[in-house]
Amino acid sequence: MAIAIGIDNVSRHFGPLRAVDGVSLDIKAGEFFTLLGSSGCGKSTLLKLIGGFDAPSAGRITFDGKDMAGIPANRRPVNTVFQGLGLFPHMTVAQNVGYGLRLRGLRGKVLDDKVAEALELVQLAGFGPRDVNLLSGGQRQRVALARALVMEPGILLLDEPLTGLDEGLRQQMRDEFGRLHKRTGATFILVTHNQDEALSLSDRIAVMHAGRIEQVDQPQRFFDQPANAFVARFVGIEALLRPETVERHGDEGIATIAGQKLPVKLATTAQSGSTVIAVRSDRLVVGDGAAPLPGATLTVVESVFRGLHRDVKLAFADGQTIVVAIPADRDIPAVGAAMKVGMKPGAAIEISSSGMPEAG
Ligand SMILES: Nc1ncnc2c1ncn2[C@@H]1O[C@H](COP(=O)(O)OP(=O)(O)OP(=O)(O)O)[C@@H](O)[C@H]1O
Repeated sequence: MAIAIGIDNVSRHFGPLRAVDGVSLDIKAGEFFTLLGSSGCGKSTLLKLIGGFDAPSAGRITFDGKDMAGIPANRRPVNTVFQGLGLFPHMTVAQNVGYGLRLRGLRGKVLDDKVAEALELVQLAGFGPRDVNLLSGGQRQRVALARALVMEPGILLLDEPLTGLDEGLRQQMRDEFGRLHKRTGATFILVTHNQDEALSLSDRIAVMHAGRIEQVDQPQRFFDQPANAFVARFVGIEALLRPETVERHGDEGIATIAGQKLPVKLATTAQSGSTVIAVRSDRLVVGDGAAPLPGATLTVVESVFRGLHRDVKLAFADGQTIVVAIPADRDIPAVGAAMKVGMKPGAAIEISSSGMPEAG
């Protein structure tokens, strides 16, 4: 039932603009796959190419090995939940959900049963006769989902389906996507700019930037081994330090930053061009636990109250900084004081500097 998708060197150009630029991806049958990137990176364009709403300028898209060129959206085994929903305002909930099945010729009890089942799946049992205009935002999202799911698609495309919902509803719907993915077994492709959504739901994520894919991996891998500075920043690793030198010994290394030597994990693939050191704040230790670990002694430059913790900014002698979170109930050293920061294994990772913002 679930379908595998092959994307082979696909591009979509609009005049001189390369909205999608030579993308290759293999999405497995039944996978929850996410295209993650900021506005304009080409993720919706790629989704439209998969759905058949648009055609590639070059390259090939296959479903279970079958070339989809020339096959229009309505003849692909795909359903889409778009931003802004597109529910029919003059129809009831049940009529909205049953619309596609009616087009397929279903009527009577078979139709009613399928609609009831889909509404139950999205926890809207009994809502069939209601006017869609009188539903809450989250209920409307669920109707849109039911309308897609009732068609039993092998592939479900979700284009920013949570945009515009408040935080509570986002959380609820996010849980719902995870549950529905397990229940239906379909291949889900989510497009989002929200990294939390991507990390919590996906089997794998492709981070896109300027029409290209920067990294495709399981969520955890973006933290263990981000491909480059762009990806590290995108997933929230903010401390990217420029080393003076990096000594290499197998996959371990020693980076020197402002005269201090830090243990670093080296990339498994050879790095060509310049590199930076990404520092994972979750693997830093301050206070009593720091002393036995390798690390650096830094100067406190700022301390910002964040409720349950303080973000303490610490500087190397050359002015480069990292931020550590310290529980609010602990003593915070004064600005100007020295502080030892211990590094657990994997705290510092050497990565390509591609996408590194200019110093300034
Ligand atoms: N039909 C079109 N004609 C011309 N340019 C287009 C067209 N569709 C998209 N673009 C351009 O292609 C680029 C990628 O757009 P796309 O909608 O795929 O980005 P996105 O990552 O989905 O962004 P958003 O999150 O804002 O929707 C953008 O610069 C956009 O302006």
